[in-house]
Amino acid sequence: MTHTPGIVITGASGRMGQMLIKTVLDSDKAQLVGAIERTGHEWVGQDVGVAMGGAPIGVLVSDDPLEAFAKAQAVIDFTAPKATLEFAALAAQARCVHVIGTTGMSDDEIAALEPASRHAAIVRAGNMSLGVNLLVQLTKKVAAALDEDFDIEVIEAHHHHKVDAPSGTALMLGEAAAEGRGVDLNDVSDRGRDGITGARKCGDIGFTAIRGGDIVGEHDVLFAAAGERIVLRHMATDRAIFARGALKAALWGQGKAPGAYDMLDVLGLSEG
Ligand SMILES: NC(=O)c1ccc[n+]([C@@H]2O[C@H](COP(=O)([O-])OP(=O)(O)OC[C@H]3O[C@@H](n4cnc5c(N)ncnc54)[C@H](O)[C@@H]3O)[C@@H](O)[C@H]2O)c1
Ligand SMILES: O=C(O)C1=N[C@H](C(=O)O)CCC1
Repeated sequence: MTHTPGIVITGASGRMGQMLIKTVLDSDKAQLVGAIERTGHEWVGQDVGVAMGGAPIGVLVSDDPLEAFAKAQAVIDFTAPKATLEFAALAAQARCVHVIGTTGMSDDEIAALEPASRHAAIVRAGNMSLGVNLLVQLTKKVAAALDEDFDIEVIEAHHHHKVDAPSGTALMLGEAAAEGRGVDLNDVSDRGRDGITGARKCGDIGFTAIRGGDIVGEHDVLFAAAGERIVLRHMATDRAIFARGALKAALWGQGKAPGAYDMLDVLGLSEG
């Protein structure tokens, strides 16, 4: 008999929460065993299928994560940094694989995940799509091949509801470019130009964030030199790509040793 892992989706009513619920329900490799929302949210207590405008599926939306996690093998979490930190401790307690798609986490918040990763596998990535994770590796390679005559700029565009900038993906791409160049992103990152900024500093990696309408997510890595430009581009047109990646991560994590992993591990794209 094959074991089908039980999955809990946090932030059930969110843009990604609903996409993740559909993805798990459509899969024959996993089963939805829980859906979590904030205390006081109108979905709490409702059948999640009905809350999403469809037929009942027998899973009630709850505001008690520990009770839900105790019945599951994985938690897929696309919520907000504070909530994700709380869920990490509870998922570790329940020995669930914790797949984190939440972006906008500070360095301190990311470091605070470490105790949980000693008890359970955590897979965290600012972008769970295959295309972006390939672009990360391409960015690293191109940056390694070019010298500082090529200015590197990361340009991203997202819908007008997005609350964090630069996007998690833009930061992954900036990290990859910095790694390719053999520098620390913290030393060369140029964010939020405004006013008399002075000329561009050689070696900097710049970030620009566009917000508008219903843009799902677009990322360019621009390498600009005298007389030529290279642009590496990813365009997401459907949030399903992130949900499919997250479910893949939840399944990949089953039986893995406790620790901190990313989508490069899941997709087998890690080098060395
Ligand atoms: N890694 C990726 O591939 C990827 C892809 C898309 C979005 N994201 C990220 O996922 C996050 C969510 O994006 P979204 O567009 O779905 O946002 P959203 O605002 O539509 O959804 C967030 C949901 O989380 C819920 N939530 C917040 N705090 C909670 C708590 N304490 N307990 C339970 N639920 C809580 C909210 O009520 C809301 O339903 C963002 O950080 C976004 O950047 C990541
Ligand atoms: O819609 C969002 O929010 C997205 N967030 C991720 C990011 O910050 O890069 C991935 C793309 C969509």
